[in-house]
Amino acid sequence: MRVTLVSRLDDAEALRYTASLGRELKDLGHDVVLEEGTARHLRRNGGTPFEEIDADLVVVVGGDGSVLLTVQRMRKQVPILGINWGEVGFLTDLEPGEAIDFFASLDAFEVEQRMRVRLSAGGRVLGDALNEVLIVTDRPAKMLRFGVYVDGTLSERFRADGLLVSTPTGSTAYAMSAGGPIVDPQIEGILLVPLAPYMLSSRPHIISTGRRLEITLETDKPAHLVIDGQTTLELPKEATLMVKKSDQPALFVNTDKQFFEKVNRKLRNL
Ligand SMILES: NC(=O)c1ccc[n+]([C@@H]2O[C@H](COP(=O)([O-])OP(=O)(O)OC[C@H]3O[C@@H](n4cnc5c(N)ncnc54)[C@H](O)[C@@H]3O)[C@@H](O)[C@H]2O)c1
Ligand SMILES: Nc1ncnc2c1ncn2[C@@H]1O[C@H](COP(=O)(O)OP(=O)(O)OP(=O)(O)O)[C@@H](O)[C@H]1O
Repeated sequence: MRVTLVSRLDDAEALRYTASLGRELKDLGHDVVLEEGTARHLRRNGGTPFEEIDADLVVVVGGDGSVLLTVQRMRKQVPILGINWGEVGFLTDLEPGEAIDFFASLDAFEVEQRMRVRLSAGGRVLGDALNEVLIVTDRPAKMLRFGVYVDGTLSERFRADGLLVSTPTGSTAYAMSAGGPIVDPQIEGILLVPLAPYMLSSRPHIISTGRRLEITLETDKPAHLVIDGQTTLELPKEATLMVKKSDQPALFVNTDKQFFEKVNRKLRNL
């Protein structure tokens, strides 16, 4: 199997572990390549940039940020297996001690698709998010005004610090902290969670991916859009954003770990 290894770069132990995992995978007969930054930090030549990864499997040694970064920067989605070297590692399925046994008994694997949400403005794609897109004010303590249109009909208009446009995968992340529901990743929908809405009756919404969803930014105050906490873009004033399901879902190796077991184990005592 062709395996690309990605390590978080800010942790020497994670890098050392990644190097030793690479040796073990080679001993098992796999063809192993390092991601460019990982190779550079390990003083090796010939790493592959994220954008050019083309493998059967990408193994990420890091936390959720490392998985989100890898998904975001790969041009072609390749199945990911995360090995938890982070604080929470909700998107990682194996602990470092489990990895070698897992690979030793691995010949084929099932792939689980996770929907991503795609935002565009004026016909231009702004990006795909596995967790969420955050639309947020640039000026703390100044509110933005939003309109939400579903199939062309105004659903609500409100003022808030920002708005999270989240996937079911992202429902356990920022959207959870902002009061959104935990959404089963088998459900295909787009979760809208306002940040500190200035309204007595505001509630998070889940909109079917089959509908046409538009968000208008009805203010000329400066605002930014943040994709999965990794990429920040300046938003044009009074922008209209089209929100839809991306045609490029993220792919994860199915390790038989149960989503709701993980919710109970990892998210109750943060
Ligand atoms: N108040 C908040 O809860 C808050 C604030 C900013 C960013 N975030 C989240 O952080 C993500 C970026 O991750 P990072 O590690 O680069 O940032 P980070 O280092 O600021 O950590 C954010 C925390 O969110 C957790 N997290 C990320 N995705 C998750 C998921 N799908 N399910 C459960 N927990 C998850 C991470 O494990 C981490 O502990 C963003 O996509 C956003 O969802 C959350
Ligand atoms: N190969 C890489 N190249 C560049 N940056 C990376 C790479 N891997 C990770 N990063 C960045 O390094 C940081 C590592 O944090 P990561 O989220 O993996 O750990 P954590 O915050 O401790 O874990 P968790 O998010 O699970 O709580 C992230 O900001 C991520 O974007």
